[in-house]
Amino acid sequence: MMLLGRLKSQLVASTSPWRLLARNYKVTVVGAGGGIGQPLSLLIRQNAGIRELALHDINEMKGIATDLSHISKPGRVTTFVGESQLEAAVSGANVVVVAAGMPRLPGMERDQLMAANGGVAAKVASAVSVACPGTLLAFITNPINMIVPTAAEVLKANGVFNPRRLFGITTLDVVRAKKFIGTAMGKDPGNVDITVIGGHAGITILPLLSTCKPPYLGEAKEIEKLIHRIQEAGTEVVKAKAGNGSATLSMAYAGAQFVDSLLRAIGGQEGVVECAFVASELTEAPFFASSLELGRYGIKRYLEIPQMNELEMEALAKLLPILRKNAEEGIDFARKYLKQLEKTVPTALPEAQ
Ligand SMILES: NC(=O)c1ccc[n+]([C@@H]2O[C@H](COP(=O)([O-])OP(=O)(O)OC[C@H]3O[C@@H](n4cnc5c(N)ncnc54)[C@H](O)[C@@H]3O)[C@@H](O)[C@H]2O)c1
Ligand SMILES: O=C(O)C[C@H](O)C(=O)O
Repeated sequence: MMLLGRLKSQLVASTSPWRLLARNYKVTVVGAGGGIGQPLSLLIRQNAGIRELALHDINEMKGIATDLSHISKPGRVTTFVGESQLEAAVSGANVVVVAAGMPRLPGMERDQLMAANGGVAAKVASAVSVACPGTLLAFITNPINMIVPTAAEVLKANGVFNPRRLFGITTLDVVRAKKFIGTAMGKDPGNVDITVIGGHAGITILPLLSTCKPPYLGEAKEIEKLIHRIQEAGTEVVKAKAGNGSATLSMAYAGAQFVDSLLRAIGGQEGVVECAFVASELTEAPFFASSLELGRYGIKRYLEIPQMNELEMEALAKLLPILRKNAEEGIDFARKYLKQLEKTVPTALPEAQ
């Protein structure tokens, strides 16, 4: 009887529409040779539904690709090196996840990475515009609060911007919130349900502890401490790594979870919800992290911000002007980048001699 039951459930699982669809994806990791890129690629490789895992970096990727290709999972691993191969890397991808760019050093704020990383985001957005405008494009690269507006502006300039397909990955803030709150409550972090809204830097990260399930019943001082720890957790890692970069392994874990959610939603699974930083009309900030229901074509539904307490409403009011300013800076960066491109690309061919 038990065997029959198991066979039946296996048959149902293997013939459900989601299982049939979920076997043919291409995922591209840009920055795949980095501290995040390598473990992220390893975790994404676990997904049996991937037909091609494309690894892109400015450095040679052959060794890493050969290594990953020996894992006993279906699908192939391909490599692409340098800007000239970026379009080929993203071409045909269902999901492009970007972990390319500089990490923080102790004493730095994320904003200070814009000068180094803004161009990376703009280049990826340009390549996606040309080679794969329908892909789901998800950035890990910091500063998220500016990088996503930059990418959006480049996609807009190329006439292919779809707000439902562009994401800044803030999953690590949720992962951390679950872990710290779960530990404080003596509960399995996996069973903690918490929404983190806003952005991805300092006080723009707003975990809504009042909406936590199961409820967190700590005193006001404990709540304040927990919120502060979640907001400063990135800096905690940067300090602990003492000059050797920022979070890589926990970010790879969080990034792989987000990519997996995107793929499950593309495959038709209902009710897939993740927090992410996206173009949004929920608040006065043009880009905002909130809970999103994912679907076949990206964001299916923007979930309402849950009912907040007074302290959370005050915190939200404080972070919105920062996000608006960050968005302006990101857009401004993109406009300057595009202007520079116009100058370097000849508008007319030189006349024949
Ligand atoms: N969103 C988040 O929650 C979160 C968490 C952790 C780190 N980050 C950010 O992720 C980024 C990467 O961090 P890391 O620790 O992996 O850095 P890293 O220096 O270890 O790796 C970066 C990789 O990007 C590659 N690269 C650089 N420019 C490139 C380009 N133009 N095209 C393709 N590849 C390029 C590098 O060669 C390197 O392999 C940083 O900006 C960091 O701040 C974000
Ligand atoms: O803190 C950083 O610079 C990296 C990342 O944004 C993080 O939150 O760990």
